[in-house]
Amino acid sequence: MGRKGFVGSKYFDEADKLKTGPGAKKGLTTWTDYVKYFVRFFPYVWPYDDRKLQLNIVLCMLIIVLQRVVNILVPYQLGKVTDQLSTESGKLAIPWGRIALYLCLRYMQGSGSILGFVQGRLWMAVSQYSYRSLSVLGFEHVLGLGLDFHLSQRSSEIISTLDKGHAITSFVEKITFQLIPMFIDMTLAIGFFVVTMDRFYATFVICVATTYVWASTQLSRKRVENKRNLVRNSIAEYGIKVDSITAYETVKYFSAKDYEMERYINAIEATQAAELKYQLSHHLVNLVQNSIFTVGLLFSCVFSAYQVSKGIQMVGTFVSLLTYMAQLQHPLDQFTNFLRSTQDNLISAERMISLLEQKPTVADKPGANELKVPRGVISFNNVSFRYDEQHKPAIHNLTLKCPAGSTVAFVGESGGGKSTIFRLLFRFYDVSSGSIAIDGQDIRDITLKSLGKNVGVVPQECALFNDTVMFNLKYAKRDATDEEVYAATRAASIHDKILKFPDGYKTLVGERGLRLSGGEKQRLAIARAILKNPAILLLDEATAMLDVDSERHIQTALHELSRNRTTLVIAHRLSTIISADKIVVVHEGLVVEQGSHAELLTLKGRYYGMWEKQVSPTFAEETSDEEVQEKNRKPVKPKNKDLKQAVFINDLDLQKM
Ligand SMILES: Nc1ncnc2c1ncn2[C@@H]1O[C@H](COP(=O)(O)OP(=O)(O)OP(=O)(O)O)[C@@H](O)[C@H]1O
Repeated sequence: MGRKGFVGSKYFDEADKLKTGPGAKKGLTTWTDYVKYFVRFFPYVWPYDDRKLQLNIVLCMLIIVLQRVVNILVPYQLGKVTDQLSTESGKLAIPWGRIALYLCLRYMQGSGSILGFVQGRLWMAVSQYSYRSLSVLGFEHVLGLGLDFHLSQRSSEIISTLDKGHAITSFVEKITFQLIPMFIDMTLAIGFFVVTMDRFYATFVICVATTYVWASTQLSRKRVENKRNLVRNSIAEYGIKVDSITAYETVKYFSAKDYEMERYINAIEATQAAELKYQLSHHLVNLVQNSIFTVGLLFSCVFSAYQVSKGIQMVGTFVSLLTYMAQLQHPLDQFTNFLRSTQDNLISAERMISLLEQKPTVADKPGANELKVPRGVISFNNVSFRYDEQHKPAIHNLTLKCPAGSTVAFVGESGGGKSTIFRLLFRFYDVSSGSIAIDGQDIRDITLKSLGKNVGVVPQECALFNDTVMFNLKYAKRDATDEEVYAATRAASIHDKILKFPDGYKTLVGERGLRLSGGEKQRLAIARAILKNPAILLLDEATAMLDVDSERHIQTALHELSRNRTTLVIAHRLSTIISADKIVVVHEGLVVEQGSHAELLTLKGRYYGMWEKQVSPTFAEETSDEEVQEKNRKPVKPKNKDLKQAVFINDLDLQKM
C-alpha cells in the first residue's frame, strides 16, 4: 500500500521530524538545499512557452547590470565633483556638468529609480506566471493524491500548506534577482577598491565584508529554528480556527464554544511566543551586522581623515571612500536580507515541498487503457485488502461475480467491510492481493478517469459545493441542458421541492450543503447519478435519510436507474434490497453468505437473524443473535413500516415482470 509511516494525521509530523528530529541536519537550509530546490522549481518559474515573458526576463537582467554600473559611477562622480569644488574653491567655477551627471546617475540608482520602476513592471508579469504555475502544480497534486492521504490530513493544514506555495516563487525570484546582482555588486565594489584605493583599504574592506557575512550566517541558524517553530505554530492555529468553524454544529451541540475559544487562545499564544523568539533573533542579527559595519566605517573614516590632514589623500578621495563604504553596506545588507528571506521562504515552502514529494498511492500505470464497459460484469477474484500494516485485513479472499445488469446488495454489521469493497471498486485504494475486473479488464490496468466516468456513486453523505442547486447538479454532467437536469430531478422526486426554494434552482446550498435537509441532499445525489448515467452504479445507503413516502418514490427512481446496469447496493434496511438478484452478507471482511433473499432466509443463518431482528424488534430485544437462529423457525408477519415497504417493493417488481 505504500502507506508506511503515514497513518492517522501524522503526515506533517513526519515531515517535521525529518527537519527537526534527532537525525535532522543542523540548520537544514544548506547551500546544497538552495541549489537543489532552485533547480527543482526553476522550470515552474521560467516561462518556457512565452517569448514575451522571456524577453521581459532578459531585459530585467540587462537593467540589473546597468544598475550595477550606475552604483559604481555614483560615488566616483561625487568624488570628482568634490575634488573640483575643493581645488577650484574661491574661483567661482562651479562644475555644473559634473553635478548634473552626478544627479542623473543618482536618479537612476536604487529600486525607486526609473530603472527600478521599469524592472518592477517587467518582472510583475513573470512573477504572476510563476505564482500561477506553482499554485496550479500544488492544487493539481493534492487533488491527485489518494484517499489515504486526504483521510490522514486536516483539510485546513493542506490549504494552509498550499497557501505557502508562493514562498517557492519568492525563493526562486530571490535567487535570480537578488543573489546574482548582489554578487556583481560585491565583486565590483571590492574590485573597485583594489584598483582605485591602496592595498590597505582593499584588505580592510574584504575583512569587514567577510566578518559581516560570517557573523550573519552563524547567527541565522538560531533564527531558522525559531522561524520553523513559528510556521508550525501558525499552521496549527489556522487548523484549529478552520476546524471549529467547519464543525460549527458539533461545537453548538456540545456547548463547546468556551472549549474551542480556549484551544484557539492557547494556539494564538503559542504562535505569538514563537513569533517573539523569532523577532528577537532577527533583531539580534541586525544589531550585530550594524555593529560590525559601523566599526569598519569608523576605522576607515579615522584613517582616511588622518591621511587627508597629512596631505596624503585629497578630500574627494575621502568622500568617495565613505560613499563606497556606505554603498558596500547595501549589497552586504542585501546578502543578509537574502539569506533571511530565502531561509524564511524555504521554511514556509518545506511543507509544500514535502507535499509535492508525496506520491499518490493509486495512479495510472504507464500506457493504461480506457475502460470499456460493453456488459458490466464485475468480478472480485480472491481479493484481500488491509488499510495499513497496523490494521487487520478489512477484506479477506473475496471472490464474487456480479453478472451484467444485475443488482447485488451487500449487507452485514457495521465495520464488516461493505464500504471498503466499494472503495476498492472505485480504486480509492488498490487491492493488497487478488484482483477486481470489469468486463475482464483488471481495474489496475485502466485509467482512473475512465473508471470514474463509468462508475456512478450515490454516497451516504452527499458532499455539495457552496454554490447553487443547479451548479451542484450539473457537476455530474457539465454539459447537461437545464431540461436534462429537470428530468433527473423529477425522477429523483426533488424537482417540485427545488421550485419551492426561495431562488429555485439558483438557491445557494450553503457550506457543504448545510442549508438542505439530509433527505434533500440524498435526492440531489440520486439526481446527479441519473444525470451521470454511468454503466455501473454504486448505492451506499442511498435512501437511508429519507422518510417512507420519499423512499418509495426514490426506490422507484433507483429501480429505473439500475435497470440494465450492474448495480451494487449497501443497505442496512434489508427491506430495501429484498428484490436484489444477489445479497452478499459480509462479516469481519469475509463473505459469510450469499444468495437471493428467499434463499438466504431458508438458510436460517446470519441474514435470517438480521431479517428477523428488523421485522420483529421486540423479539430481537429479548433474544440474542444465536437464539434468533436457533429458536425462531416460523416466518414472522410484517410488523413495521420497513416490511410494509419491502412488500411494496416486491409488488412493484412483480408488476414490472
Ligand atoms: N481509512 C481507514 N483506515 C484504516 N482502517 C479503516 C479505514 N476505513 C475503514 N477502516 C476499517 O475497516 C473496517 C471495514 O470498514 P468499512 O467502512 O468497510 O465497514 P462497513 O461495513 O462499510 O461499515 P458501515 O456499515 O458502518 O459503513 C473497519 O474495521 C474500519 O474500522
